[in-house]
Amino acid sequence: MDSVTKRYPDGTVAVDRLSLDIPDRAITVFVGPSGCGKTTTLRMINRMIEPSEGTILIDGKDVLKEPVNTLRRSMGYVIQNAGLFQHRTIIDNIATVPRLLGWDKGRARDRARELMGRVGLDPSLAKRYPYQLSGGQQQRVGVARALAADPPVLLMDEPFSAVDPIVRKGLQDELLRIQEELGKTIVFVTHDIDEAVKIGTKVAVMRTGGRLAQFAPPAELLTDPADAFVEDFLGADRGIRRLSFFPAAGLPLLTTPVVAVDATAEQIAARTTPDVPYLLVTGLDGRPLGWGEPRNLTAGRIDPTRLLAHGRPFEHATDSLRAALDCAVLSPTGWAVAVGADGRVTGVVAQHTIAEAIRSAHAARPDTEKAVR
Ligand SMILES: Nc1ncnc2c1ncn2[C@@H]1O[C@H](COP(=O)(O)OP(=O)(O)OP(=O)(O)O)[C@@H](O)[C@H]1O
Repeated sequence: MDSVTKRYPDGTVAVDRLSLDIPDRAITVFVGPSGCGKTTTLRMINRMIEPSEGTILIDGKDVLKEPVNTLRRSMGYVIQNAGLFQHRTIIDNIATVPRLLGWDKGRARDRARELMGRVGLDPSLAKRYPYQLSGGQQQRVGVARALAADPPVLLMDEPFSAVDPIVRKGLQDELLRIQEELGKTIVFVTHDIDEAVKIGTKVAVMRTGGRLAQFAPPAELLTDPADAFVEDFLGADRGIRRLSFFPAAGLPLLTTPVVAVDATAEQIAARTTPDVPYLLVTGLDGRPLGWGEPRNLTAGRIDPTRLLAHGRPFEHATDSLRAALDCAVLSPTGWAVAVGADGRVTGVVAQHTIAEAIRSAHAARPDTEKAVR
């Protein structure tokens, strides 16, 4: 987008000389307060709204010189509440664009079924009507419909705003998975900065008046907000959220203060060290049961119901420093429990060790463009 402006007939400047390069095969998120011009920007890309000034090039081609129909068919479009055709079944909703492109019914429906699988919809829902689906399921249908003709570009306008936080997280994870599999160029509008930081490869923060405040990868946004407006928009816990971009894998784990539920008196004694007041007890399957003071543990038959809760463990290899810190903060002992992918304990780490890792992380720049999820 090169110096793109949209002035509505009443004189409102919705977008003001916006210039930015939207990366290919990545997710670019537009975020900002209500009325800052996000939707107008998105709709200028597929010319549902015509720009007043400036140029928008896709792969070097000026969108204003493309026939509108060709342009729109090369872009999937997803909106809040999915915007499904209420009188059509789910499968026919998804098959809409392929049918418009002249595919025969069988082929279009086969494609629709394949996409239902891709977006995590059970095939048994194919013959239902939109009103017979939950909000989250309808939103998945909206994504499947937008993907049906395999467009290289996907435009998404607050697609997940109308669903509850848990469903929303599921939809976000699904979108990231689809993006990894299909490599679409996605432009995504939201007013939720957490959503932007989670799914964006790059995030464009806009301010009222349709001006671009900052355009950067999420980690950079959290590290170096361009000005007070961006800093304010990012919210109070910017430092904590930035920890999502640093892996927990570098944390040194202690394996000594860990005993199995059937530990002998000798084992308990051998694993008790002066610097760790508690022992983590695991089941015979290696999963964590809870913390206990060594003198309260009955050798040979530790009672799991008398242990202190261990809190939610973090996965050492894949989680972030933020997850490890959260775990330590919520742990009654101040120690976080690390597990492997199989849920078995790999060690424990003290809050102060995590604090040291955080200090060095803040001194370094985040080297990942994506949050460690
Ligand atoms: N057809 C129109 N005529 C005049 N002004 C308009 C028109 N459509 C939008 N606007 C104005 O343009 C500005 C940008 O609107 P836009 O819908 O792009 O914002 P937004 O950032 O997407 O907002 P929201 O988060 O509330 O959806 C707003 O001030 C809005 O009132």
